[in-house]
Amino acid sequence: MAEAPTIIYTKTDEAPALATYSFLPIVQAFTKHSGIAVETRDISLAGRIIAHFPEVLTPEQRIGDALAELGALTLEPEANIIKLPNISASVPQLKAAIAELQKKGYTLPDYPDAPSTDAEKKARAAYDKVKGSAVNPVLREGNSDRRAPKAVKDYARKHPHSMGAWSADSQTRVGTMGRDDFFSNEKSLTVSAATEVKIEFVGADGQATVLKEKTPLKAGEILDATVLRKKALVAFLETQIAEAKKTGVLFSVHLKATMMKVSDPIIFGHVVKTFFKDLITKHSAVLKELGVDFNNGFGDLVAKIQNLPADKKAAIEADIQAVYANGPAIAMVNSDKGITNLHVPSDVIVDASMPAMIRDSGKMWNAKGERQDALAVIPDSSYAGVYEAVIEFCKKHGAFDPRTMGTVPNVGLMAQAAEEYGSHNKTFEIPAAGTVRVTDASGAVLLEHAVEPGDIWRACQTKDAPVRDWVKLAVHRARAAHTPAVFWLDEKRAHDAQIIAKVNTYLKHHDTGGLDIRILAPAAACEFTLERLKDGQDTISVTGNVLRDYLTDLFPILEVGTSAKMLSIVPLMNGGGLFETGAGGSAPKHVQQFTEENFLRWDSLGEFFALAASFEHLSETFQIAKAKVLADTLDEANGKFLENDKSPARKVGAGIDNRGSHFYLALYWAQALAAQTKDADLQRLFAPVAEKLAANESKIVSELIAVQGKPADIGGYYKPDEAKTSAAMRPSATLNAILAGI
Ligand SMILES: NC(=O)C1=CN([C@@H]2O[C@H](COP(=O)(O)OP(=O)(O)OC[C@H]3O[C@@H](n4cnc5c(N)ncnc54)[C@H](OP(=O)(O)O)[C@@H]3O)[C@@H](O)[C@H]2O)C=CC1
Ligand SMILES: O=C(O)CCC(=O)C(=O)O
Ligand SMILES: [Mg+2]
Repeated sequence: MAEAPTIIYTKTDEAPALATYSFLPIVQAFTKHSGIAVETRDISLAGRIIAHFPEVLTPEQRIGDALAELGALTLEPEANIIKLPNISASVPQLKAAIAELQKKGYTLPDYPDAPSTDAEKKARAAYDKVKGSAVNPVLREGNSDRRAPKAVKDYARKHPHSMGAWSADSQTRVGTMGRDDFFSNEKSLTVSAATEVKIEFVGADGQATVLKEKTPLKAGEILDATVLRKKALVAFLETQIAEAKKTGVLFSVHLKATMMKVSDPIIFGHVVKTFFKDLITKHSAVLKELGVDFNNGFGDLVAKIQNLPADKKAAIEADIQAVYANGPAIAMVNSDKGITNLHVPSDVIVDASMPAMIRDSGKMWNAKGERQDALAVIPDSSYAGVYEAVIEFCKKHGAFDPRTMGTVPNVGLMAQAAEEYGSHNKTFEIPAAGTVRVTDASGAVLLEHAVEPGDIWRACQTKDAPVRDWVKLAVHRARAAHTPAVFWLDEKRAHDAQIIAKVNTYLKHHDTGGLDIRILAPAAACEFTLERLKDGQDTISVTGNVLRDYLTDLFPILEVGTSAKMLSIVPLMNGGGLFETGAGGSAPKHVQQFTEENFLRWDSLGEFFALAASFEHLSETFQIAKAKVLADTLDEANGKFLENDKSPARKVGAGIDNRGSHFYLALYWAQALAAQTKDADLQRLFAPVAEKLAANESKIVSELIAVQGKPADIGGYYKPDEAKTSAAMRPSATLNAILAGI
């Protein structure tokens, strides 16, 4: 056990990191007399980059590898980590972060696109560890329990967020391959004893090349392999682009290039290359010379042609306009700036993008800045059917009504890099025709696929202990919430069939008497859940890792307007607690709004709930009564916060922003501490604090609002300046003085 009970509050990126500058001083002031330490660890993108290059940095610049440290901590029973969302960097983001750090005097190597020297290869390997979803998989030593707290549901029922109406003649739909994709080519098995497998590519000439030398498997581990065919993908994309044009809807593509950091950028690249095929063919020599990599999005071309001689650049730009004129209209990320859905692989991320579209009448933004029906292309068909089901449901029944709809909590299999989300080190773009095979220690072939050049082959692992734990968590949640639980598993899918066998076995380890537990294939599970949802009934979704991710944005966004308000708990398998905040991301748009008009619309409710759960857990782990009091009073404050509707406004001029919301949380928390009688010290300590906060309410709020409306300088994006950001995020001298006095 650690010396003192400690909560680790992670320092991350973008909007949640900005919010931390304002909220953490409040938390530290409120806990400092309770014997509870609240420490930070920097797992921001910039921090992770810096941690990987000690040898090129000055001693003052160096920082330790906080992510590795926290990864190790998750295995300890005393772990108590509050994990805010962080950037999962695409290559363009990674390069931008490196450039910013270099400007700030960090002599980091450039990101090598095509590493050839040893030094470049080493730098690339280090950067690859930082790229994509590099944080969550390291910390997730447990499965996921995400749900909307009752107070949040009550709030949404009383103050429903706006929901775009759906009409039966909406042209919006999902396009998916359905064949020759990861779903249809999957093979899966469970190993009975521990072994070690090798992944090899065998060329047409019989020559074997090792793709991955060693992958240890534990007894009972599930191993699957599958392949998505490039030829079929490109043919599919061509028909989708033609379809979008023919039916007059926006062409859009929805992938997870961050979490699926090897496969999905390649797929994204094919979408870009297919959409701009004529342009690319015509200018192939120049583009090759410029080193344009379409896996980094169409934006890579836009950036790289900037340095061309004016006439050459203009010729390419004219041809770009020709593609836009001749092709289907394309969904925009920012129509004012001309940024399309195909510019950056991390701009449109399926878990958030599809629900946002569904909440908005099934429409996306076109180049004129108007909303329009869209063809949502989700190439692999493993999970596309879920969105299809929701869209069809909305066409038939209209939009959901937040005032009356039920709720869909999720119990997600996630621990130990389960399933697809752990596959990036076993994913390969195949160079030539041949076979990919997986052999065990004895040389026996476990799985194999015939492959062609450009095919994307991958293997996934799912360990047994996480599956057991997940089934236990599902039964526990179904019992605690008196709610039916549906395992979203498809017996016709190879991997799911293996999981279903385990689920059936492990369910027998528990008392399931009186519980309604079912197993349904995803689309059917979705329809079952949607029917109930519409009628105000709750249904727990028990899913694998990908659907965990997708559904915990989808249902919260429909039910309560945003996944920011979710309680997101990861009971670590060794007894610790990881408390993720919300279920969404780092909201890059919010930072832009903040620097332009000093207004942060980030809602920290997810942090508030995570903190209460963290105190609760701390009180149980260390048997500290004060932690329990802090948890209960914070819960109360959270309730009052919702009741009084103190979340940030969305727009400048409309009221308090994130900082104002933190003030109100502090006020209600202090009042609850002053009112409770379980701990006399805390009561004495907080009675005057509550009084001062209440007495200065209008002064503090006006100080916080006064700064709004002008640009804010935080001295950086990926590594903002500490002093500047702190000053920007704590503009109320009155509030600061009261906190300092605690
Ligand atoms: N756990 C993690 O670490 C996660 C990290 N990410 C990362 O975040 C980045 C951005 O991802 P993206 O897919 O755009 O998703 P985000 O969730 O960051 O953003 C989508 C939209 O959701 C809304 N939103 C999200 N959180 C909040 C909040 N707390 N308060 C108010 N609104 C909120 C905002 O919409 P609006 O204001 O328009 O209503 C926002 O523009 C990527 O790097 C991604 O990998 C994504 C998911 C989880
Ligand atoms: O780690 C990431 O990149 C995103 C995680 C995510 O979207 C989620 O867990 O909901
Ligand atoms: Mg997600």
